[in-house]
Amino acid sequence: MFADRAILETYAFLRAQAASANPSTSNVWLAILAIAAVAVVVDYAHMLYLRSRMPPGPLPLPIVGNTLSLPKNKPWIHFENLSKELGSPVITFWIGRNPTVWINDAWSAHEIFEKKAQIYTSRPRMIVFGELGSGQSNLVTMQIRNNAEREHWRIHRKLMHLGVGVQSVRGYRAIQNNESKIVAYDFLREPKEYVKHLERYATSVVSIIGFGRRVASYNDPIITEVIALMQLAADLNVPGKSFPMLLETFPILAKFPWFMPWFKGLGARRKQKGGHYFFHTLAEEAVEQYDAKPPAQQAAMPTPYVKTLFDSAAQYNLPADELSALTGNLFGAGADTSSSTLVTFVLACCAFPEAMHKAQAEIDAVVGPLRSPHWDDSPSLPYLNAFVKEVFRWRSVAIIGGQPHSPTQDDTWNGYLIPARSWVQGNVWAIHHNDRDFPEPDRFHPDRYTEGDPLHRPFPNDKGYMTFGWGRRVCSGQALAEQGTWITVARLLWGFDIRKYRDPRTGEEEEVDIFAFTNGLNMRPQPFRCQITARTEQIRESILREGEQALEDLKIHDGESKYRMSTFYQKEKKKLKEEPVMDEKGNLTFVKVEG
Ligand code: HEM
Repeated sequence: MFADRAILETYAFLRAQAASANPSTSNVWLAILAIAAVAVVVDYAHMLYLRSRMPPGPLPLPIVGNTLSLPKNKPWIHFENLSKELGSPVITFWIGRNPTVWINDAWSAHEIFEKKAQIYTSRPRMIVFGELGSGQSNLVTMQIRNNAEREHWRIHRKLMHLGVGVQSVRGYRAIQNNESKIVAYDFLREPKEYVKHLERYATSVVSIIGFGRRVASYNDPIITEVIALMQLAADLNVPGKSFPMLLETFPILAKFPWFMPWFKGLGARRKQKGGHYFFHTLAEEAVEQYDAKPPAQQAAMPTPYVKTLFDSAAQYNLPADELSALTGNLFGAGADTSSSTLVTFVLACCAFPEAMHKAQAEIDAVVGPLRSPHWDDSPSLPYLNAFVKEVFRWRSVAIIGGQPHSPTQDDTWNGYLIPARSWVQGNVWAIHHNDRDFPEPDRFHPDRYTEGDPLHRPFPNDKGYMTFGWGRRVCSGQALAEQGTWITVARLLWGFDIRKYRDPRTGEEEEVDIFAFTNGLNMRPQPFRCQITARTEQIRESILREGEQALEDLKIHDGESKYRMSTFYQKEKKKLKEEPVMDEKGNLTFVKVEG
């Protein structure tokens, strides 16, 4: 980067000055100022030149770019508005000296990310989320700058698909079905804690798939710790004025000691590096537990993903940190996203009861009260299918499409330059909120997916939404998430009336705010109260019966882990007086802790 070089040159110049004529201090300072000024002018000229060739955007200032105009919260709305003002679906916004391209409509996203998927497979260089986090050892942040990196990424993608790809997920239907029966059972017993039940469900599903162990209680720390960690990561990764963003502009700052002010707020994130070792230890424990099971029990459950991975490790030469990242991703990418989507569904039911009632009438006619819906009912439930699509569209959890993509070569869109290695981000908020493609976008209206409906519009893909990203980087867990969301939404609509909270003394309903969402790049509704009650006595009995049977069926996955993320390090350190480190090949070893 030009400014990095300028800083180093300035430093070298000063050393030379000091070593030679021993000039007065003021001369040295003057020289520094002069060089710095020249560096800034040249750098700014370069910014303006790039700006003249890139998609339209507000005028950047030297060094800080457009950062100062970023709102404190929800920058995706700001980008949506800018795109409308500038009359261009694709815009450039300078975060510091980093030109980021924001795609604000489905058709441009399709044209860029899908039609040119081959050159948009990489991630950009990301300091905070990538290099200071998991970088090239994690699929989510992996860059592709050469053939070796492409092959490395391809292996990770393949391994992820072994676990949760389209071919594998049918095998997880029984798990999702039973776990969602437990959600209904829990909603009956403790409706107030609906968010916790949904978090438990999502975490348990990925835990069984990944580690062969179910998460039976919402008090299990794996839930609270993983979800809290993901929410922190999601907050840090939102473009903003915060100090960490400075690191993206001046990567050299990342080389300074951790107490420097620009690392403020990254403390917990730094510890997350330890997440590697935690998930690796958890994985080893899971493989041991699985190997100890009698063969009949092993045959009755899907092979835990960690077992498959450990068996493939030698073939693919997978070091410990990469194994950890692959297993940790199930929790990291799969738990918060899936549960947040279901919390959004609950909010939609409260705010748009007419859609809920219409879906319930359809389910009643097909399924009846004596059993809950199953995927096999899906062809007879077109409105429910549209309802689930609308849940994904209306308030998509990965609101800026997860991580940015980055072209591996210079590209053009409508004659504008998108330079190689730049950040290109799909603004899913704006894409799903565009009233040309989704008239009355804030209205939860499943019928918009039905041809002939006045709000139906064409869309560039068959699904009708872009919630899971694009091209070759599209979410690896999409099939699993869609399958699980469908069964849970279907069962909860069949079983419950989900209404706005009504004060028992005054009888007044509490309004819900369909715009009150969290600020992270994985968003979910702000906490709200609601009333969840079984629809009929017959249905209540069916929920109880199915729930008890599901608990029985899931017993095979019951198990305990002795590890907790929050205490893992203290305990391991105290016990072993050793600390985990990676060797040059990326293998995990333990070294003695000094003192
Ligand atoms: C409702 C649930 C989910 C949503 C909305 C979602 C959304 C996304 C999005 C938008 C991306 C970025 C795509 C892109 O760069 O174009 C992504 C990536 C990813 N997701 Fe998901 N996701 C969900 C659930 C899951 C689950 C259940 C898993 C795994 C069990 C998972 C694993 C991943 C992985 C590994 C990536 C990185 C892929 C790569 O960079 O090549 N996700 N997800």
